[in-house]
Amino acid sequence: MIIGLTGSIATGKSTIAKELIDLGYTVIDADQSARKVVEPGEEANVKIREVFGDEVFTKDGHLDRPKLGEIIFNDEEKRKQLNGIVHPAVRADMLAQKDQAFENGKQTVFLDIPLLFESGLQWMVEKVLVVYAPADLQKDRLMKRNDFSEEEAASRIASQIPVEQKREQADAVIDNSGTVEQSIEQLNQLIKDWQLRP
Ligand SMILES: CC(C)(COP(=O)(O)OP(=O)(O)OC[C@H]1O[C@@H](n2cnc3c(N)ncnc32)[C@H](O)[C@@H]1O)[C@@H](O)C(=O)NCCC(=O)NCCS
Ligand SMILES: Nc1ncnc2c1ncn2[C@@H]1O[C@H](COP(=O)(O)OP(=O)(O)OP(=O)(O)O)[C@@H](O)[C@H]1O
Repeated sequence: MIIGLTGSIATGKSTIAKELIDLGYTVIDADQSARKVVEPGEEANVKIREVFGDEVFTKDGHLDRPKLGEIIFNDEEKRKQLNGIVHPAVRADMLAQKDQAFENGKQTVFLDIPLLFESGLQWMVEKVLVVYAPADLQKDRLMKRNDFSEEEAASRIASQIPVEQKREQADAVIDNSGTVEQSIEQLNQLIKDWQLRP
Protein backbone atom coordinates (compact mmCIF):
# COMPACT_ATOMS: atom_id res chain seq x y z
CA MET A 1 0.00 0.00 0.00
CA ILE A 2 1.25 3.48 -0.92
CA ILE A 3 -0.19 6.31 1.15
CA GLY A 4 0.25 10.02 0.43
CA LEU A 5 0.85 12.04 3.59
CA THR A 6 0.03 15.67 3.00
CA GLY A 7 -1.45 18.84 4.47
CA SER A 8 -0.28 22.41 4.13
CA ILE A 9 2.79 24.17 5.46
CA ALA A 10 3.15 23.70 9.24
CA THR A 11 -0.05 21.71 9.73
CA GLY A 12 1.95 18.81 11.22
CA LYS A 13 3.06 16.37 8.48
CA SER A 14 6.59 16.00 9.90
CA THR A 15 5.20 15.46 13.39
CA ILE A 16 3.06 12.54 12.12
CA ALA A 17 5.89 11.29 9.88
CA LYS A 18 8.22 11.08 12.88
CA GLU A 19 5.67 8.96 14.76
CA LEU A 20 5.22 6.67 11.74
CA ILE A 21 9.01 6.18 11.56
CA ASP A 22 9.08 5.39 15.30
CA LEU A 23 6.39 2.74 14.59
CA GLY A 24 8.65 1.18 11.95
CA TYR A 25 6.99 2.59 8.82
CA THR A 26 8.86 3.84 5.76
CA VAL A 27 8.25 7.52 5.09
CA ILE A 28 9.76 9.08 1.98
CA ASP A 29 10.04 12.82 2.40
CA ALA A 30 9.64 15.17 -0.60
CA ASP A 31 11.32 18.07 1.24
CA GLN A 32 14.38 15.86 1.83
CA SER A 33 14.47 14.77 -1.81
CA ALA A 34 14.11 18.44 -2.83
CA ARG A 35 17.26 19.22 -0.80
CA LYS A 36 19.17 16.27 -2.25
CA VAL A 37 18.46 17.04 -5.93
CA VAL A 38 19.75 20.63 -5.67
CA GLU A 39 23.11 19.77 -4.13
CA PRO A 40 26.19 21.14 -5.93
CA GLY A 41 26.87 19.16 -9.10
CA GLU A 42 23.27 17.98 -9.56
CA GLU A 43 21.44 18.90 -12.77
CA ALA A 44 18.77 20.95 -10.94
CA ASN A 45 21.49 22.98 -9.20
CA VAL A 46 22.96 23.98 -12.56
CA LYS A 47 19.53 24.87 -13.99
CA ILE A 48 18.62 27.02 -10.98
CA ARG A 49 21.84 29.01 -11.45
CA GLU A 50 20.98 29.53 -15.15
CA VAL A 51 17.49 30.83 -14.33
CA PHE A 52 17.92 32.62 -10.97
CA GLY A 53 21.59 33.65 -11.15
CA ASP A 54 24.57 33.51 -8.79
CA GLU A 55 22.80 35.60 -6.15
CA VAL A 56 20.71 32.64 -4.91
CA PHE A 57 23.86 30.59 -4.14
CA THR A 58 26.38 30.66 -1.34
CA LYS A 59 30.12 30.81 -2.12
CA ASP A 60 30.50 27.02 -1.73
CA GLY A 61 27.84 26.34 -4.39
CA HIS A 62 24.90 25.49 -2.13
CA LEU A 63 21.49 27.10 -2.54
CA ASP A 64 20.95 30.18 -0.40
CA ARG A 65 17.57 28.84 0.75
CA PRO A 66 16.26 31.90 2.63
CA LYS A 67 17.09 34.10 -0.38
CA LEU A 68 15.45 31.80 -2.92
CA GLY A 69 12.46 31.39 -0.56
CA GLU A 70 12.03 35.15 -0.32
CA ILE A 71 11.84 35.32 -4.13
CA ILE A 72 9.60 32.37 -4.91
CA PHE A 73 7.05 32.79 -2.10
CA ASN A 74 6.37 36.32 -3.35
CA ASP A 75 6.30 35.70 -7.11
CA GLU A 76 4.07 33.01 -8.62
CA GLU A 77 5.85 33.03 -12.00
CA LYS A 78 9.25 32.45 -10.37
CA ARG A 79 7.77 29.75 -8.13
CA LYS A 80 6.45 27.92 -11.18
CA GLN A 81 9.88 28.16 -12.82
CA LEU A 82 11.57 26.69 -9.76
CA ASN A 83 8.94 23.95 -9.47
CA GLY A 84 9.50 23.08 -13.13
CA ILE A 85 13.19 22.52 -12.43
CA VAL A 86 13.00 20.76 -9.07
CA HIS A 87 9.79 18.69 -9.13
CA PRO A 88 10.65 16.18 -11.90
CA ALA A 89 13.88 15.32 -10.10
CA VAL A 90 12.03 15.02 -6.76
CA ARG A 91 9.44 12.66 -8.24
CA ALA A 92 12.10 10.43 -9.80
CA ASP A 93 14.04 10.30 -6.52
CA MET A 94 10.92 9.45 -4.48
CA LEU A 95 9.75 6.74 -6.88
CA ALA A 96 13.20 5.11 -6.79
CA GLN A 97 13.13 5.13 -2.96
CA LYS A 98 9.61 3.66 -2.98
CA ASP A 99 10.62 0.81 -5.32
CA GLN A 100 13.62 0.10 -3.12
CA ALA A 101 11.42 -0.08 0.00
CA PHE A 102 9.06 -2.65 -1.59
CA GLU A 103 12.06 -4.65 -2.86
CA ASN A 104 13.22 -4.73 0.76
CA GLY A 105 9.91 -6.34 1.75
CA LYS A 106 8.05 -3.32 3.13
CA GLN A 107 4.24 -3.61 3.15
CA THR A 108 3.33 0.06 3.47
CA VAL A 109 5.15 3.14 2.19
CA PHE A 110 4.15 6.71 3.05
CA LEU A 111 5.06 9.47 0.59
CA ASP A 112 5.24 12.75 2.54
CA ILE A 113 4.43 15.32 -0.17
CA PRO A 114 3.45 18.84 0.95
CA LEU A 115 2.36 19.79 -2.61
CA LEU A 116 0.50 16.54 -3.46
CA PHE A 117 -2.72 18.36 -4.45
CA GLU A 118 -1.04 21.45 -5.92
CA SER A 119 1.00 19.22 -8.26
CA GLY A 120 -1.83 16.76 -8.99
CA LEU A 121 0.18 13.80 -7.70
CA GLN A 122 -2.78 11.71 -6.50
CA TRP A 123 -1.83 9.15 -9.19
CA MET A 124 1.32 8.32 -7.23
CA VAL A 125 -0.60 7.00 -4.20
CA GLU A 126 -3.50 4.69 -3.34
CA LYS A 127 -4.85 6.69 -0.41
CA VAL A 128 -4.40 10.26 0.78
CA LEU A 129 -4.01 11.16 4.46
CA VAL A 130 -4.30 14.89 5.23
CA VAL A 131 -2.85 16.34 8.43
CA TYR A 132 -5.10 19.29 9.19
CA ALA A 133 -4.88 22.33 11.44
CA PRO A 134 -7.13 25.42 11.15
CA ALA A 135 -5.55 28.34 9.28
CA ASP A 136 -4.99 30.62 12.30
CA LEU A 137 -3.22 27.84 14.23
CA GLN A 138 -1.22 26.95 11.11
CA LYS A 139 0.00 30.56 10.85
CA ASP A 140 0.88 30.74 14.57
CA ARG A 141 2.86 27.48 14.42
CA LEU A 142 4.68 28.55 11.25
CA MET A 143 5.65 31.93 12.73
CA LYS A 144 6.95 30.23 15.85
CA ARG A 145 8.80 27.37 14.12
CA ASN A 146 10.58 29.49 11.48
CA ASP A 147 10.73 32.75 13.40
CA PHE A 148 8.74 34.37 10.57
CA SER A 149 6.85 37.66 10.65
CA GLU A 150 3.09 37.46 10.07
CA GLU A 151 3.69 38.63 6.48
CA GLU A 152 6.34 35.98 5.77
CA ALA A 153 4.06 33.26 7.12
CA ALA A 154 1.07 34.56 5.15
CA SER A 155 2.94 34.58 1.83
CA ARG A 156 3.99 30.95 2.28
CA ILE A 157 0.47 29.87 3.26
CA ALA A 158 -0.95 31.77 0.27
CA SER A 159 1.35 29.84 -2.10
CA GLN A 160 -0.53 26.60 -1.32
CA ILE A 161 -4.12 25.34 -1.65
CA PRO A 162 -5.98 26.11 1.63
CA VAL A 163 -5.85 23.10 3.95
CA GLU A 164 -9.67 23.28 4.35
CA GLN A 165 -9.97 22.34 0.66
CA LYS A 166 -7.43 19.55 0.98
CA ARG A 167 -9.23 17.91 3.90
CA GLU A 168 -12.37 17.59 1.73
CA GLN A 169 -10.45 15.54 -0.83
CA ALA A 170 -8.74 13.23 1.67
CA ASP A 171 -9.42 9.54 2.29
CA ALA A 172 -8.65 10.24 5.96
CA VAL A 173 -7.88 13.31 8.06
CA ILE A 174 -5.85 13.71 11.24
CA ASP A 175 -7.06 16.82 13.04
CA ASN A 176 -3.86 18.20 14.57
CA SER A 177 -5.48 21.12 16.36
CA GLY A 178 -5.17 19.41 19.75
CA THR A 179 -2.12 17.94 21.42
CA VAL A 180 0.43 15.80 19.58
CA GLU A 181 -0.76 12.87 21.74
CA GLN A 182 -4.34 13.33 20.48
CA SER A 183 -3.06 13.29 16.89
CA ILE A 184 -1.07 10.12 17.53
CA GLU A 185 -4.24 8.48 18.90
CA GLN A 186 -6.01 9.30 15.63
CA LEU A 187 -3.05 7.86 13.71
CA ASN A 188 -3.16 4.61 15.68
CA GLN A 189 -6.91 4.31 15.01
CA LEU A 190 -6.29 4.81 11.29
CA ILE A 191 -3.58 2.15 11.26
CA LYS A 192 -6.16 -0.26 12.73
CA ASP A 193 -8.95 0.81 10.35
CA TRP A 194 -6.75 0.46 7.27
CA GLN A 195 -5.07 -2.69 8.69
CA LEU A 196 -1.61 -1.32 7.96
CA ARG A 197 1.66 -3.13 8.62
CA PRO A 198 5.16 -1.69 8.18
C1 LIG B 1 12.41 27.75 -1.83
C2 LIG B 1 13.21 26.83 -0.95
C3 LIG B 1 14.69 26.84 -1.34
C4 LIG B 1 13.08 27.36 0.50
O1 LIG B 1 13.73 26.49 1.37
P1 LIG B 1 13.37 26.38 2.93
O2 LIG B 1 14.51 25.61 3.56
O3 LIG B 1 13.06 27.74 3.47
O4 LIG B 1 12.02 25.56 3.02
P2 LIG B 1 11.75 23.97 2.91
O5 LIG B 1 12.35 23.45 1.65
O6 LIG B 1 12.13 23.31 4.18
O7 LIG B 1 10.16 23.92 2.69
C5 LIG B 1 9.27 24.18 3.77
C6 LIG B 1 7.85 24.08 3.30
O8 LIG B 1 7.58 25.12 2.37
C7 LIG B 1 6.59 24.70 1.47
N1 LIG B 1 7.09 24.85 0.08
C8 LIG B 1 8.35 24.61 -0.39
N2 LIG B 1 8.43 24.84 -1.71
C9 LIG B 1 7.20 25.23 -2.09
C10 LIG B 1 6.65 25.61 -3.35
N3 LIG B 1 7.39 25.61 -4.47
N4 LIG B 1 5.34 25.98 -3.38
C11 LIG B 1 4.58 25.97 -2.27
N5 LIG B 1 5.04 25.62 -1.05
C12 LIG B 1 6.33 25.25 -0.96
C13 LIG B 1 6.31 23.22 1.81
O9 LIG B 1 5.20 23.14 2.66
C14 LIG B 1 7.53 22.80 2.55
O10 LIG B 1 7.26 21.73 3.45
C15 LIG B 1 12.68 25.36 -1.00
O11 LIG B 1 11.45 25.29 -0.37
C16 LIG B 1 12.55 24.79 -2.42
O12 LIG B 1 13.55 24.45 -3.04
N6 LIG B 1 11.30 24.71 -2.92
C17 LIG B 1 11.05 24.17 -4.25
C18 LIG B 1 10.90 22.68 -4.19
C19 LIG B 1 9.59 22.28 -3.59
O13 LIG B 1 8.53 22.49 -4.19
N7 LIG B 1 9.63 21.69 -2.39
C20 LIG B 1 8.44 21.26 -1.70
C21 LIG B 1 8.06 19.85 -1.87
S1 LIG B 1 8.67 18.98 -3.27
N1 LIG C 1 -0.36 19.16 18.00
C1 LIG C 1 0.60 20.10 18.08
N2 LIG C 1 0.61 20.97 19.11
C2 LIG C 1 1.56 21.94 19.19
N3 LIG C 1 2.52 22.16 18.26
C3 LIG C 1 2.54 21.33 17.19
C4 LIG C 1 1.59 20.27 17.04
N4 LIG C 1 1.86 19.62 15.87
C5 LIG C 1 2.93 20.24 15.33
N5 LIG C 1 3.34 21.27 16.12
C6 LIG C 1 4.47 22.20 15.85
O1 LIG C 1 4.04 22.99 14.73
C7 LIG C 1 5.11 23.19 13.81
C8 LIG C 1 4.71 22.63 12.43
O2 LIG C 1 4.65 21.20 12.48
P1 LIG C 1 5.44 20.31 11.41
O3 LIG C 1 6.84 20.78 11.28
O4 LIG C 1 5.19 18.88 11.78
O5 LIG C 1 4.59 20.70 10.10
P2 LIG C 1 4.76 20.26 8.58
O6 LIG C 1 3.38 20.06 8.09
O7 LIG C 1 5.69 19.13 8.47
O8 LIG C 1 5.38 21.55 7.90
P3 LIG C 1 6.18 21.76 6.48
O9 LIG C 1 5.19 21.72 5.39
O10 LIG C 1 6.79 23.09 6.61
O11 LIG C 1 7.22 20.67 6.39
C9 LIG C 1 6.34 22.52 14.43
O12 LIG C 1 7.09 23.49 15.12
C10 LIG C 1 5.73 21.49 15.38
O13 LIG C 1 6.59 21.21 16.47
